[in-house]
Amino acid sequence: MIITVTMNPAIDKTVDLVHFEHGSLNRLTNVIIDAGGKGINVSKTIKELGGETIATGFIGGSGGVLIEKVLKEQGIKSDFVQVSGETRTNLKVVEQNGFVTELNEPGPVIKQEEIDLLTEKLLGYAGADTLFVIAGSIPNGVDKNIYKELIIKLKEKGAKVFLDADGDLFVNSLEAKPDIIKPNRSELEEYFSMDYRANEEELIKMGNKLLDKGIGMVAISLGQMGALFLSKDQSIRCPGLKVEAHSTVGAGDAMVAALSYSIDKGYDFEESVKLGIATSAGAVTTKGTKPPSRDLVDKLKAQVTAVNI
Ligand SMILES: Nc1ncnc2c1ncn2[C@@H]1O[C@H](COP(=O)(O)OP(=O)(O)O)[C@@H](O)[C@H]1O
Ligand SMILES: O=P(O)(O)OC[C@H]1O[C@](O)(COP(=O)(O)O)[C@@H](O)[C@@H]1O
Repeated sequence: MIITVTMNPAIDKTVDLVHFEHGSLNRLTNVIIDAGGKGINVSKTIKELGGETIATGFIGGSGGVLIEKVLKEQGIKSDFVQVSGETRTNLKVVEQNGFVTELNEPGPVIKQEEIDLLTEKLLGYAGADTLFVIAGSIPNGVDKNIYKELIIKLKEKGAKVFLDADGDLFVNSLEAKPDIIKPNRSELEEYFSMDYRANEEELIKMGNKLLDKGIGMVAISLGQMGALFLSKDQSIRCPGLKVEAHSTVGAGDAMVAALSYSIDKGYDFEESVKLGIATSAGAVTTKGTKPPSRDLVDKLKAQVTAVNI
């Protein structure tokens, strides 16, 4: 069973305009609203791939009501802790030239009793056949060690954990040895304090250092360049697929979803990474954070090249 954990969900508001004029009046040409936040996007994509998840985390206010409604309509199970604050709205500004500017709100203040309720809920699901996807930022008032503490507790119960986080959350959580992580290029460069663009050899070296820390698989996503997938037994480079991009927002979540789905299904390493590349490339072709259709993913998967490195 896959349980996604989104501590800071969001209504994703994707707006299109011709060109963003800083400090001026900007007229929008289109607006799309999605139920979002990293774990929620993972749940939406797994559903589209044909899998099952339970989406969990904190939700509150009218944004929370909308997210629960959308998930229900899409046939996605959810089990959120209702909080007294308001779920945030994140603005994604998409320009005609393909540039995307993201304005993500911090999220509501979460009380200690709400954190305790979520922890209890998650531990209730944890077992040898459970994969937890813990993804995204944390709202105000939540300690930056929360993911680390949670991962330790979930792993004690035999569960596997896929972590997708950045900054201090990422750094702290590594101490708990999550089973899989998906840093993108800049997250990895930041972690290793590199002040220039790392080449492939350096990225692989950095990834291998993370494997040495006890992490089972490191997927390094490189935007349109594709991704590197490293494990102790096998490492693969997949160039990115050429697709018509509408919004890159949610591409990382789509990769996390495909890898989680593959692990749950017991696919081998090569099959898993090919699905990861195809699903994330497919996500780029959709507007807002809509997942790609399974049909499109299957077509794209046939185009993926996987090179052992
Ligand atoms: N423009 C693009 N064309 C094709 N595939 C893309 C493009 N942007 C992203 N992807 C796919 O999505 C994956 C995740 O994107 P990336 O931007 O690295 O993640 P994140 O959103 O987490 O920063 C990439 O590894 C790649 O497979
Ligand atoms: O929790 P964070 O880091 O603010 O990120 C939340 C945002 O990330 C997204 O999940 C998209 O993430 P990716 O582009 O990395 O896949 C949006 O839906 C959401 O608004």
